[in-house]
Amino acid sequence: MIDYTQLYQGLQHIPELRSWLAQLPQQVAENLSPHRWGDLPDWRAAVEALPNIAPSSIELSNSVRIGKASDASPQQLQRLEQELRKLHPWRKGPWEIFGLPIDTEWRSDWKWDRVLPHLAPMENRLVLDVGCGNGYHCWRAYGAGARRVIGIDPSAKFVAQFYALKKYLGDEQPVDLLPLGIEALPANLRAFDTTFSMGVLYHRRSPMDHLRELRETLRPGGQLVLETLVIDGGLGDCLVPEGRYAKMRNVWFFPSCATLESWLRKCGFRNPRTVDLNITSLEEQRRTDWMHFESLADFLDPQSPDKTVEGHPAPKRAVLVAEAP
Ligand SMILES: Nc1ncnc2c1ncn2[C@@H]1O[C@H](C[S@+](CC[C@H]([NH3+])C(=O)[O-])CC(=O)[O-])[C@@H](O)[C@H]1O
Repeated sequence: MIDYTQLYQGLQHIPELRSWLAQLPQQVAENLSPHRWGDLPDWRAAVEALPNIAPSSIELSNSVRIGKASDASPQQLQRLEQELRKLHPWRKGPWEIFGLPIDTEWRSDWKWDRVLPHLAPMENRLVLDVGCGNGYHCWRAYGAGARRVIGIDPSAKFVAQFYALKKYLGDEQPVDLLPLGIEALPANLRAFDTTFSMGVLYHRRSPMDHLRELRETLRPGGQLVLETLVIDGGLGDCLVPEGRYAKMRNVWFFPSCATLESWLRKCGFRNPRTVDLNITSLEEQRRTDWMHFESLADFLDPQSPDKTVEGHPAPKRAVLVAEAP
């Protein structure tokens, strides 16, 4: 069930976030409405039809694993798989649930492994994950010790995937996904100890506004973790594709790392630094049994896989960290 009662209760105890409660239920209702998402009733029905199974264990530290096959009957396992498949496409993961592997399009665990060594210790932190997809990294942040994690993502299907899994990960856990874009956050919250923005910046038409909005989510000294597509080059270099990039619409700015660091400084962040650079491999992003649509192999030029089908440099992703003033 998609139920925010516990989150709203929890927010009462966070002074910086309490005032948000005045608008939040209304925002959630507007964004989780069947007028906006015609298939939402089907997704809700799938979540509600999931069998009740109590997991014997939960693993969140090295991977996300819920229980084991012997926790459930064969009929329950069949029902579980049938309902989860109704929430296709499964992009972020992987998940293992009662022995059933959900082999997602992305190895999001590999991204987490690249990011984790550069995070300020997660213990007891209040974490925001902007554009969190189905919330895979929210659970990993919680597994690393965060006290509460709030993910936001405007896609209602990802919200349904999140609450399908939360049913087994524990309804009482202080990890939630709100069906909101970053533009729905109140200005100047100054609340979070760590804010993630991973895979979002190149979708924003105004990157400076995005960076400023991210800064406003953080308490003074809080850490921004920014992951985005970059190009090779020096200060000032930036690709703005006129058409699509790797078949993606709605793409805007692909800066070099030096350019992005300077944007962060301009937006008031302290000590921005590039801590990881990675060319996305065909093993990290691929079509699977749980994601039947096109994936990276279809987005690259078959003659020269260092280029996208449009002739742009193939996806290279950087992780930058910086502190809020
Ligand atoms: N205005 C917006 N505000 C917030 N989120 C948005 C907005 N617009 C789109 N999104 C969401 O941003 C996510 C981008 S994916 C990154 C997922 C995860 N972070 C990852 O790092 O794997 C991209 C990728 O696959 O890398 C999608 O889930 C969108 O719905």
